[in-house]
Amino acid sequence: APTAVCSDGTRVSNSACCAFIPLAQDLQETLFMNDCGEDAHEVIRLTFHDAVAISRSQGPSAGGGADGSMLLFPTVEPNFSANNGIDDSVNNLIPFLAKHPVSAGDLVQFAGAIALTNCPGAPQLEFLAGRPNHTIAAVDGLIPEPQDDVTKILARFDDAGGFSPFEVVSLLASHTVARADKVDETIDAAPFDSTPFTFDTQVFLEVLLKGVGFPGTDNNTGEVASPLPLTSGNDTGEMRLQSDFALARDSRTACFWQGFVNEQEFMAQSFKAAMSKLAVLGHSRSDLIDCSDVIPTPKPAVNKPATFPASTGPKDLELSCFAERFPTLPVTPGATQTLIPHCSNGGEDCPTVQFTGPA
Ligand code: HEM
Ligand SMILES: [Ca+2]
Ligand SMILES: [Mn+2]
Repeated sequence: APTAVCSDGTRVSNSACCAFIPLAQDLQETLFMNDCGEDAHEVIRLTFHDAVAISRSQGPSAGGGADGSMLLFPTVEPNFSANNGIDDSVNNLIPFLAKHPVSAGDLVQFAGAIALTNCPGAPQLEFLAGRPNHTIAAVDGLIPEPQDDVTKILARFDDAGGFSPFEVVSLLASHTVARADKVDETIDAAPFDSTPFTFDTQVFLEVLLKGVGFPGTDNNTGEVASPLPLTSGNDTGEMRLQSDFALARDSRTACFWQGFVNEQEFMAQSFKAAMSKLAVLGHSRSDLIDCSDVIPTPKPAVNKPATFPASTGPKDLELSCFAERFPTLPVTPGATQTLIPHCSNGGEDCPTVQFTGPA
């Protein structure tokens, strides 16, 4: 039961949570604009790149995990090649540190949780507060890259925080609200599924489909052919990461991957559970204060089953999980691909993007 009343009258479980109420409002009004758009996506990616930079084998000198080091040392980690493009989110968040009395580590994870509330179908993440600002920059080499093989990816997640293969696949639900700017430098905001503004299970379906082409130039490092490469103007075709392709087909992860197709609630809750582990890497849960009550309820899931996009169908499935039967799903009629809109309002010029940078 709530025990503290903030100055605006809101009741929270602990007075340490009060600072996050105006922070949430400021993030929504000046950065995300209540949209699951580019700025929200970039901050969700940042929660991962900040947190995963920690190593059980290398010890504390390698990095402090979910500690905000990306914001505290903005000329170090953002320059690592695996962090290419992360400077957009880093530059977007740094000004909030001067305006709100919260630590950098708390800001990163809190902003990610707020960003997700704008994405229909996303879970209401746990949020624990109290990460200290006392930390070091992480070493290079700790962020998984799309050209890494499955063995290397699973080993890195295990070394970072003891994540299981199921938890790794759960975290990749994030790629349902994700687009690449740097994998192919000739195109901006190439989405990983046909619904990049919705936290649905389409990414788990679409990565299982046969690849037919590339949205921009062919065969960039870490990229393989996608099923929906059609590009026109700012409406960039779908991009497929080699790592997502491999995780969807590897015997260690394929059944977990397939198991999320059309399982909205299971996917969202599995992502939430894995994120609660990611968000506290480098900390003891017992040192932190549970401020989950300051995370708003996310936009509800769109009530639509996972659907084969136009031009695709069950014949295009490349299944390697044989332990479970693949669900029967609707097919969008039409032999030709439809464009994936660049903006959440369906247009090509997004009014919600507040800050400079790609897309
Ligand atoms: C095997 C692990 C992973 C690999 C190899 C990987 C790789 C990538 C790459 C290459 C991009 C495109 C970056 C760009 O070119 O702009 C990307 C985007 C993204 N990733 Fe991951 N990722 C992984 C796991 C995760 C996890 C665990 C999360 C969050 C929990 C995450 C969230 C995102 C988001 C939200 C974006 C989109 C950013 C945007 O739209 O601007 N990724 N990822
Ligand atoms: Ca999606
Ligand atoms: Mn982006």
